[in-house]
Amino acid sequence: MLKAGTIKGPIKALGAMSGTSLDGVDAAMIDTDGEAIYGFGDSAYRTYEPDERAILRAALGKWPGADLSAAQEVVEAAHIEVLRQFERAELIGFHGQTLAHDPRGRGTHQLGDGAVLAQALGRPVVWDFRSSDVRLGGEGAPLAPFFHFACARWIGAGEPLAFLNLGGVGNITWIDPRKARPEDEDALLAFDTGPANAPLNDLMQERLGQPYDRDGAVARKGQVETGALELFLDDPYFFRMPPKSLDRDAFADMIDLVRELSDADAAATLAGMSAAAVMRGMEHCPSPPARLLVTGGGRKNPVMMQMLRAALDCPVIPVEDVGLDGDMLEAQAFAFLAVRVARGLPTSCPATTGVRAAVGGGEISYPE
Ligand SMILES: Nc1ncnc2c1ncn2[C@@H]1O[C@H](COP(=O)(O)OP(=O)(O)OP(=O)(O)O)[C@@H](O)[C@H]1O
Ligand SMILES: CC(=O)N[C@H]1[C@@H]2OC[C@@H](O2)[C@@H](O)[C@@H]1O[C@H](C)C(=O)O
Repeated sequence: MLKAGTIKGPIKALGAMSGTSLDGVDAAMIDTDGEAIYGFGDSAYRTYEPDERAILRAALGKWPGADLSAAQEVVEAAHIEVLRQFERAELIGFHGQTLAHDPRGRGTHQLGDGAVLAQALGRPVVWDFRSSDVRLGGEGAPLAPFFHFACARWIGAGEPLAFLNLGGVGNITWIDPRKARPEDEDALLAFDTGPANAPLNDLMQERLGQPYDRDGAVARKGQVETGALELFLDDPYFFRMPPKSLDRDAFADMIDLVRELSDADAAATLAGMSAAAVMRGMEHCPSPPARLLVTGGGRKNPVMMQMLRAALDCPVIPVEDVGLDGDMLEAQAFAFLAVRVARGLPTSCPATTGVRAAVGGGEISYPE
């Protein structure tokens, strides 16, 4: 069995992510030493069934101490089911399900016990990636940036570029790939841009009983209501300097701004708000990125992508165009970060989470 501190070269790491959209668990393998990517491996997805999703939804916003046993059982069982099939994995990175995130109140909570997974899967599991960053004064998020830096090297980027993840929440990573290490000064800048798909999903569920606006079918028939958009952009979050991060439901009230609009106009306006939040975020980049590589489910919404292209000066392209997998990038990120933790390397730094100094988050549990 692999032991932390004994990793000499690339290993086969497995990562799992259960994102803020509560749609399911992504799992992916990657060959890495935690610094460079040597290759990508198999991946799998395990959707949450409607009854499981309802249990998770009811647990959102809760902190340890609340009765979360049913939700914890759902998260752990779904992960064990999907991760079990990866027989060649040597180390597992387990993000867990974020239930609550309030770093300024100095707390973040990802549900799921890595020790339970280690025992069930017979492999060391790295987990609780965010707590130590928050304890040391950081935002605890986003954490994918150190992996984005390795991706920029993997694709051979020679000038600054940016990754944009459009999940429930949006987050951006600006990268200078000419720097040696992600923790080096001016190598990275990262932060959550604002809401991405979560408000649009909530609107679709509330009005049409659908989980999301598939291919932007509803939004494409509507018009952005500029008054609502301006009110949204007045939110103090957009005036805060990065690094900064968001809870999934931090902008839950924005749905009130579109309450009087038709379904199509409301959907178009919420998509427009997500794109405008990215535009505001781009203004913080240290230099204009040569391209914006988009990952996460929002890249499949042509309306959101079109709005981004209209708002930004640089090419906006899905990560598939550079050979990456936008459905699995976050799972791969936590595989990569797990190896960093096992090697004692940092996983965040002042420019990614605002933590005081570069820090390695994460706890390692071994099977008994
Ligand atoms: N074909 C599609 N058309 C429109 N939207 C889509 C499509 N496919 C996925 N999405 C959107 O992407 C969302 C899922 O994105 P993703 O899996 O990146 O989120 P997540 O990982 O749960 O979130 P986060 O990154 O915030 O943790 C869906 O809930 C939906 O809103
Ligand atoms: C607290 C938390 O789970 N945050 C997530 C969420 O989803 C997107 C955005 O908000 C980002 O900050 C983060 O996830 C990605 C994977 C990250 O840590 O980079």
